[in-house]
Amino acid sequence: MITTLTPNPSVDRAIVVDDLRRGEVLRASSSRVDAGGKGVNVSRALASMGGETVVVLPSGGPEGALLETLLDGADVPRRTVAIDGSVRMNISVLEPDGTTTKLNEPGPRLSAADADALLEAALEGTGEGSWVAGCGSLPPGAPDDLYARLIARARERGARVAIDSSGAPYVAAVAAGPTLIKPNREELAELVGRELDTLGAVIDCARELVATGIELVAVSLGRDGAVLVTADETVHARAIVTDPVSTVGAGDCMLAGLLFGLSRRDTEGGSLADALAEGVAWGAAAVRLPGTEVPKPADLDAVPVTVDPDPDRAMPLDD
Ligand SMILES: Nc1ncnc2c1ncn2[C@@H]1O[C@H](COP(=O)(O)OP(=O)(O)O)[C@@H](O)[C@H]1O
Ligand SMILES: O=P(O)(O)OC[C@H]1O[C@](O)(COP(=O)(O)O)[C@@H](O)[C@@H]1O
Repeated sequence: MITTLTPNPSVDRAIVVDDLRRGEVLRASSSRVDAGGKGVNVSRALASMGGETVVVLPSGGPEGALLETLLDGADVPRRTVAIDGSVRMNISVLEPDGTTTKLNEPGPRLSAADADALLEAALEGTGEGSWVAGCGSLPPGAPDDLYARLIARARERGARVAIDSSGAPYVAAVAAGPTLIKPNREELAELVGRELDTLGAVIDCARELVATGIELVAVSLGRDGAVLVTADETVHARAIVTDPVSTVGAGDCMLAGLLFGLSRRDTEGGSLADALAEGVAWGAAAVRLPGTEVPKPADLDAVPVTVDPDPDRAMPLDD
């Protein structure tokens, strides 16, 4: 079972325009709405692929009701904490060349009781061998140590914790020693406070974090795929996508595929490279879909993944 916690979920509206120009009236050629928020997307991808998952989230207001309707429509099991404020709406503006501009709202204020209730709901049913994934930004009012507390409490139960966040909550979570983190390159650079221009620099940095006690450091690298570093192994995988449509949620789908692959490894065996390849395949498939749509099993066929552990290459990698 993979439980995801999204303290700051969203309704994602993706708007397609020919050319984004500031200060002008632009006519959209199309738009769509998806359930959003990083853990919500991880659970949506898992549910779409037949994985066992439950999403934990706060919900309130008209956007909260819409979010719950969207989750019901996708058969994603959920545990919600009712809040006074309204779930946020995040906007992505997509241009034909694949450029994506994201406008993320801060989200509704959470009380201390809301944050505690989310934590309890995320821990419900977790135990030896299960995964809990704490994902995304924290809304106003949520304490910066929310994910760090999740890690400590889950560890007492023998559960494994994956974290994908940003800013101060991410720093606090990393210091608390989660089982797995999945920063993208910019988030990793922010965590360690230096530029990361080559695959080798990313890998060195991931190894430093592994040395602090994080078992698995997965770094997503956009079109350059992803690396997965443990104390004993370093693997790199990527899939070439020639027709990207929307990168929104690709990192979440990549994390979902990786957790799916790692869980399958628990029961059926297999290599870390297989688990990473699963993640990269899900991420690459997501990029070929509109808005924050998550892939289905049939979408994976179109994106062959290569495993290529060559640390000395500059990024972006040559094709
Ligand atoms: N342009 C692309 N071509 C192929 N795969 C991509 C592309 N962009 C993203 N991906 C896939 O999605 C994953 C996550 O993308 P990334 O942009 O690194 O994450 P995030 O959304 O967290 O910033 C990558 O590891 C890769 O598998
Ligand atoms: O919690 P944050 O960091 O504001 O991000 C939330 C947004 O990120 C998403 O999970 C998409 O992820 P990416 O931005 O990594 O593509 C959206 O569904 C959501 O609107």
